[in-house]
Amino acid sequence: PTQRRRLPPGPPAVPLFGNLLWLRNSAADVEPLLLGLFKKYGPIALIGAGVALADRPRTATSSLLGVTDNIITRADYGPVWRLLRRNLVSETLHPSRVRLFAPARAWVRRVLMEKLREGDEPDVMEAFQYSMFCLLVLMCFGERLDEPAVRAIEDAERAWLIYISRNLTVFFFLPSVTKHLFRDRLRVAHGLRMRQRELFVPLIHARREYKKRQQGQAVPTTKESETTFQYSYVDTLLDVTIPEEGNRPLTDDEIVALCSEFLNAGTDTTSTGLQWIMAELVKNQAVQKKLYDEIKSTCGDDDGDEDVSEDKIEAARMPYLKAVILEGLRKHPPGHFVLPHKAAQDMEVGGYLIPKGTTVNFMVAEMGRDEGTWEKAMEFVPERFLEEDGNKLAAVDMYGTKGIKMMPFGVGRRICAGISIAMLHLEYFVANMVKEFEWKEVAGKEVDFSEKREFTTVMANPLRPRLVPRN
Ligand code: HEM
Repeated sequence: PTQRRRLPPGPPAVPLFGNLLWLRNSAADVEPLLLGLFKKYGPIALIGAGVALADRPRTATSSLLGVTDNIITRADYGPVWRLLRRNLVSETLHPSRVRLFAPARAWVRRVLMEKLREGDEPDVMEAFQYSMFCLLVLMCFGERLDEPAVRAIEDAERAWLIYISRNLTVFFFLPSVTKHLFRDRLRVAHGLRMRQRELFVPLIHARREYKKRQQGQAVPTTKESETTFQYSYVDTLLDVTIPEEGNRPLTDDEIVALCSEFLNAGTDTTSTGLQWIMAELVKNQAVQKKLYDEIKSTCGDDDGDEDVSEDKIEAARMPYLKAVILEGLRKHPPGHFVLPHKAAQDMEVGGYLIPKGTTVNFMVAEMGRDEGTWEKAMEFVPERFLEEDGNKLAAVDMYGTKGIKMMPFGVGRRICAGISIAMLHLEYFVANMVKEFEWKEVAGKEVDFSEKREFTTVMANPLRPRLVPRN
């Protein structure tokens, strides 16, 4: 019967066409092609497939570069993935742990505000990216590093990401041949990986020593500085052992790869989200005013404390803030696709056969902008997420359990592992930036919603607003 089921609609010879396209172009060029297919052949929806779609496709690049697949984003659905994901979600990103990082967020808020005060029309995207790196580096390594050290890590991560997304897709196609043809690319990529190792391994070792001291072991002590945090992601990774492999601990290479994943997953996504949301607030002054009114009424007009503290941004107290963030993620999801999924077995969706091993993706941006689902989809209307009386957040299902209208974080077993902290970061920094400044459009530098695909989909013409301090 399998043979008789139809493959999903699409042009003939897509696999080869796809491969040739990867060979010639970078991943960024493929989106218009997929969008064309989507419009012509309708949504090839793959919802509710559960476990069958929880694997990730393998590419030759990890083995060619000698990097591990033992990271959350790349591991197949199985015990190692479960172990690493549970470690991140319940050891580092559990609400009780997230609370411990509140002083880190307050510090980064100050760093961000300082950057935003530089110059008349600051490069806000640059400020967002740097601030998110400060925060994630601190959470990852438990150390408040100075600007040059954070910049070095940021540069190394960006160089690696940009290089692999632009130059390594050639190895998807006949790797045994292309690895010879494109030797130089492998050499450069290897060098970039070594640079990450060089930066991360000393920080990981420092943490190992710190933990030993904490546990009271006799190791020569240096004075603990004020910049050292009592908790970090690396601490949890140092405790992980893999039962399937004789309870061995993670290797330094695996920890480096997991740290790199942590930094990449949580920085660009969030700073891109911040940029789109602030651009909408610049363009839609009435929304900005309404949000500022909510902030004022929650924090009080003459609140000496200039910070919108975290207990104030709960949905019950600031529903409009949450609605603004959701509307931003609907209209401008930082990733227009999820990470690639793989069909673990032949499956049938909507009468079509998806053969085992097929790479499957989802049109995240298209879903959020679908005129059939969303009224005035291309307008920025946070009110659509509020109940009729406008005072309460309507039930919003980001996990896709009751149907999927938008999925900026994906859905199902591979849903973003950082969804709750990502929402907290967006809410906390947007609220504080609106409390601190009035965000205004500058003549000649009007907000332009054109998109450009980098690691995430960013503004082709970065936001350059004028920031007027509120007090
Ligand atoms: C606005 C910010 C963020 C957005 C829009 C976002 C979005 C996504 C998306 C679309 C996926 C892929 C889901 C799939 O393949 O089906 C993903 C996966 C993931 N995200 Fe996020 N993310 C954000 C922030 C974060 C943060 C802050 C962290 C951690 C610190 C994080 C950690 C992860 C991890 C580990 C995965 C892989 C999950 C797996 O394969 O099991 N993300 N994210």
